[in-house]
Amino acid sequence: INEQSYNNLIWDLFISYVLRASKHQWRCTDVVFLCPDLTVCEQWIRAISDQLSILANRPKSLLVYINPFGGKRQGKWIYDQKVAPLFSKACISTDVIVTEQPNHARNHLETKANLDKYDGVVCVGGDGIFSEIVHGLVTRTQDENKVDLNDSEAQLMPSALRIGIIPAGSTDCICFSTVGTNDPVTSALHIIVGDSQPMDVCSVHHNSSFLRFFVSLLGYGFYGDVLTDSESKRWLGPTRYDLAGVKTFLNHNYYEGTISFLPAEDNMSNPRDKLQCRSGCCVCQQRSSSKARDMMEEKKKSVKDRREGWTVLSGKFIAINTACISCACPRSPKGLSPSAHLADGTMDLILVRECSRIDFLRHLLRHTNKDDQFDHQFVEVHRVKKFHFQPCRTEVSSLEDLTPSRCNSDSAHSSWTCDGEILPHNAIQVRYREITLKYCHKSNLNLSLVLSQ
Ligand SMILES: Nc1ncnc2c1ncn2[C@@H]1O[C@H](COP(=O)(O)OP(=O)(O)OP(=O)(O)O)[C@@H](O)[C@H]1O
Repeated sequence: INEQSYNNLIWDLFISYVLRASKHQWRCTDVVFLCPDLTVCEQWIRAISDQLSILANRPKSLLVYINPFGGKRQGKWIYDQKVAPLFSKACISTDVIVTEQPNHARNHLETKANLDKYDGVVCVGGDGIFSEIVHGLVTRTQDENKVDLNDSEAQLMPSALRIGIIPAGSTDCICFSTVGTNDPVTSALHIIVGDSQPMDVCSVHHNSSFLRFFVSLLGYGFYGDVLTDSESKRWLGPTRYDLAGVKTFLNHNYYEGTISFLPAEDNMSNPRDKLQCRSGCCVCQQRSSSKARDMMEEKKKSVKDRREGWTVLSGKFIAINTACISCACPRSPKGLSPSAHLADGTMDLILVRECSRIDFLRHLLRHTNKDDQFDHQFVEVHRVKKFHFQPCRTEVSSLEDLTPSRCNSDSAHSSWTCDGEILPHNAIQVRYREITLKYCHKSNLNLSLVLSQ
């Protein structure tokens, strides 16, 4: 309340609220109510505060990690100038940690952070720092519940905390794919109003060792080579991806390998149905309601799966990509797999076989326009629950265990990029895990009060 103007006869009540702007962006704006009577004005405030206090989803306390080296190195400035004032307006208390080296946030979450104090964890940066937060939180929760991460069949325990991203990275693929924009103010407002969107997590193992989780892209061949090359040019900022992309394209490498995969049984959706996953998506909702049933069936089937339902493909591939979400970003607004779902328990496995440079260029260009990037003879896409990869041709004796019996040691190998990190092994086993992250983004509100004062 501002007691002012008109000889103290009028009381101003400022209310800030969230307004939908264009292109999926949200803005905070103020409205002023004038009231001639202080008692009435105080009644308004009580009524508004009572309404706000029953919104249990709104966070009151957040742990914030800022990566000062992500993207154009503006994470700290973006947080201080654009986000902190909004959190403070919304009466959210924050503990802020500016990371000092890679894995600082992950290690802190895994070992030191007192998580009972917080309603959520927010990272300011790109997909890499988000991945650190996911690993920190998921690993901590499994440690506390004595779940062995090396056991790919173990039931993972969900973390109670929500995760949010304030985009300040180079590609911001996770933020863009979920919110439709990489705008820090929009993301801050989604966090403030307590939005929550479930998100699938997949795991990667090498034999019986856990390697990493991933929530967006796992890529071998083209994207693995682009990422490996771009890491040595990090000082260039986001431009490093363009240079590494051109170089990798000109090299035009392809790699031998064998993939076996277990297709998703659900026939409600497929990667080419042109549906876009939005908040309240019926495919994801149907999935979450049948999740308990699926988990029972999954347990019963795990032995049977080893023999049935697997498909095996061998050959030379320019790219093998697995998208957990659409992987849209400002450079590719549709993403690698435009119809991938956020929380349907599946991944889209995209195989780009050996083809000419010009054909591959045509395929790449389709990520930036409206044409169907899967409509090429050398591209195939499968919606899967699990897959295994062996980086050479294999004689198929068992569909699940791809034992290399005819592996040419001269054949070239790429590396897997897993949410932006390079994996140390090429022979991997990948599967969807039955936990969902509570991710702070969803776009189904028209207007929401942020605070009253
Ligand atoms: N203080 C730090 N110094 C150096 N590297 C850091 C620091 N904090 C975090 N990192 C690492 O920086 C890497 C990149 O971070 P981030 O993903 O935030 O930015 P980006 O790579 O530019 O964006 P994107 O992943 O969206 O392309 C991550 O792997 C993270 O572990």
